[in-house]
Amino acid sequence: MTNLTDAEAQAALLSAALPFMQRYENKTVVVKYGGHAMGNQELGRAFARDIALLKQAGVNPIVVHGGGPQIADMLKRLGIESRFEGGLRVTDARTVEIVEMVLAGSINKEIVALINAEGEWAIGLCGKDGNMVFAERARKTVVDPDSNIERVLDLGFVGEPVEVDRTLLDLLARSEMIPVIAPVAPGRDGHTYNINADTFAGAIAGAVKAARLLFLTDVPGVLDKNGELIPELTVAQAKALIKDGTISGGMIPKVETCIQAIERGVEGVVILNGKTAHAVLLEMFTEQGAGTLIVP
Ligand SMILES: Nc1ncnc2c1ncn2[C@@H]1O[C@H](COP(=O)(O)OP(=O)(O)O)[C@@H](O)[C@H]1O
Ligand SMILES: CC(=O)N[C@@H](CCC(=O)OP(=O)(O)O)C(=O)O
Repeated sequence: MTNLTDAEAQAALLSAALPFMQRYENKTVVVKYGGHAMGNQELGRAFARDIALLKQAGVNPIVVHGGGPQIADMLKRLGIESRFEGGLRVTDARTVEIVEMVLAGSINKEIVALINAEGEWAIGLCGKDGNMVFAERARKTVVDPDSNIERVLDLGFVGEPVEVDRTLLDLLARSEMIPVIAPVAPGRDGHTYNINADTFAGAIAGAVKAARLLFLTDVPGVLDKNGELIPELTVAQAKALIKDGTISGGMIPKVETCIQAIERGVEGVVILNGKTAHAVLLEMFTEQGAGTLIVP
């Protein structure tokens, strides 16, 4: 057997990936990069390389990032307790300041720097920039399992994206720039709101009618009752798995966001393991893909 040189191996890989690259040429792909998927520096670099390669392959990537664990670390350093209700961080006036600093400040700029180190031009934004997203105070309720009484949650400055203006994103799509967006947005009431990053990514993907929305998380995708990966699900099948309890915890809002995004015109949503190096390229440019694809 002859040994391939690096250049020959790269050429072989490129020719195998070519039909997939053509499928997504000039299409928008929104990638939600979760705080748990951020892992170590090596994984961060692999993620940045994947985003840079998407752009070089003619795809229009938009990164929306989270940073839940990183916010928790900073709050702990400042002696502020993290509290969640219904999977959302209870966000008082002091907490929203820290959330904005961590998300739109340190994490956003770290991702921008990683992508730029791969030779691309990333630009760090949040919902405030270019009047991209406006939020309203989230109105969530939970049903107490013991009394069956519905209770309105007081989440403070937690927002729901209610208006998305794609002007700035359309402008960037025609440029060399890759938008990297933190899930923080203003309200028409003048306050700043903390938005769950999955919800925010779904709203952005819906507004730009993305060809794909990828959720990078810490599990291989949606798993069945035996813990096996489900490669593909329709919206109806996904709803049934929530109903029968196979999908639980943090996976419920994620899958619900996927369903909503599809209903808003996103062609397909994939939940995949961000802790696998180059998960984005594996999903986009290989026959078998990676993770769970949810389709209409
Ligand atoms: N059927 C399921 N398949 C995969 N994960 C599931 C399932 N049901 C519940 N989960 C849980 O959902 C978690 C992912 O949601 P979450 O922790 O909110 O992700 P992230 O922090 O990346 O947004 C998994 O780590 C897993 O514990
Ligand atoms: C309202 C709310 O809960 N906002 C989230 C925003 C960050 C996020 O969603 O980050 P991950 O994707 O890493 O979980 C928070 O404060 O943690």
